[in-house]
Amino acid sequence: MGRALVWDATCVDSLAASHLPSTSQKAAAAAESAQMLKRPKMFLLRQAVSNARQLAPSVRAMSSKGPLVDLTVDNDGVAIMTLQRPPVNSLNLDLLKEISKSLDDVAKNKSRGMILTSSSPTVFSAGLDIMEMYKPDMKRAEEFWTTLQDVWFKLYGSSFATAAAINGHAPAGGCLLSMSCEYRAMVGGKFTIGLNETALGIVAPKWFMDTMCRTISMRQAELALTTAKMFTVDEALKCELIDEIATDKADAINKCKTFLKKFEKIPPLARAITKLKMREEPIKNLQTSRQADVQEFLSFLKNPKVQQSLEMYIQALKQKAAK
Ligand SMILES: CCCCC/C=C\C/C=C\C/C=C/C(=O)SCCNC(=O)CCNC(=O)[C@H](O)C(C)(C)COP(=O)(O)OP(=O)(O)OC[C@H]1O[C@@H](n2cnc3c(N)ncnc32)[C@H](O)[C@@H]1OP(=O)(O)O
Repeated sequence: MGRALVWDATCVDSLAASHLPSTSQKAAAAAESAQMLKRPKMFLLRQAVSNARQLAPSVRAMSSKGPLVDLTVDNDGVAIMTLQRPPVNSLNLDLLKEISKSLDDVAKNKSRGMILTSSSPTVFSAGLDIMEMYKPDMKRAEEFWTTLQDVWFKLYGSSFATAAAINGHAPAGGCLLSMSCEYRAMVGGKFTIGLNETALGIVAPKWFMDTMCRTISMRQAELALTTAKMFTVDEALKCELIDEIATDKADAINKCKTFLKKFEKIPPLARAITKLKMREEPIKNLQTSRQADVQEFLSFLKNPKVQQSLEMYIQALKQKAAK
């Protein structure tokens, strides 16, 4: 049986004025940037082909059990991705790699949607593992940041529907993961959520900020980012950082399932393209500035003042934990 092929070739003029700054820094930079810019287009094309093949998705059994991420599909065809890196699901390179792979698995499986949650009873995710940033090996730090970018591209730009069942604290990178989903149900109680980077003496990258500005109002986001605000669950609901308060994890998952059910009668291609178009701008922005973003992160880590702030923050965390 023959298969249709679609060719989409791009020839870049690496000496064009717009490419010169990057080409002079790095070989093949112009080609890399062209490739990045083509990704949203190719994504839509892949989606269109995949949906044309099967309008009624058949959900394959999927159960991937890495040590750090548990991925299962329930009877309704919803993938449940559970982060399980004790004690606080801090996002180190290994956990990010597993999340990235699990997101690929969900995409391949054509699940009805995905719910992101945690195996900890009190922490959804403590955000980036600070030890990856403190006195880092630069090669590893580069891989760490690139993998974090990959995870964000795959989660924020996923064609499948996503929801977060936030069953505990969600600072910084934990908040980012949940905001990258389309819907958030958070367990009520003493938990907090927010982008608190400035409290650590670091600056949330632009794409973290963009993700927040597309979740809560620009005014609230600016105040929250500059003051390192950690929202209580009630405050988070009030400013729409979360969509619902749940009584416990099971309730949070049920609320996420109810959200995902809304898409049962919506043609999947129309839904996916609409989502991607709504999210296109921040995705394109990071695609075009991806290398610069990595370099900015690495130079940030080399800054002695940043290292000093991280050291003090780690000491404070350890003192608190020891009490
Ligand atoms: C313009 C230029 C831009 C370029 C970009 C440059 C820089 C930006 C870079 C990065 C952005 C950063 C994003 C982040 O995500 S930074 C991480 C922020 N996270 C936090 O601040 C959370 C800190 N943790 C807590 O507040 C609490 O632990 C908790 C999550 C509320 C849970 O509290 P609980 O009481 O349950 O646990 P403990 O506090 O006792 O912690 C147990 C244990 O875990 C260690 N730990 C906690 N959090 C982290 C972490 N994020 N990374 C590593 N380790 C962590 C803690 O120290 C304890 O360890 P111990 O060995 O003492 O048991």
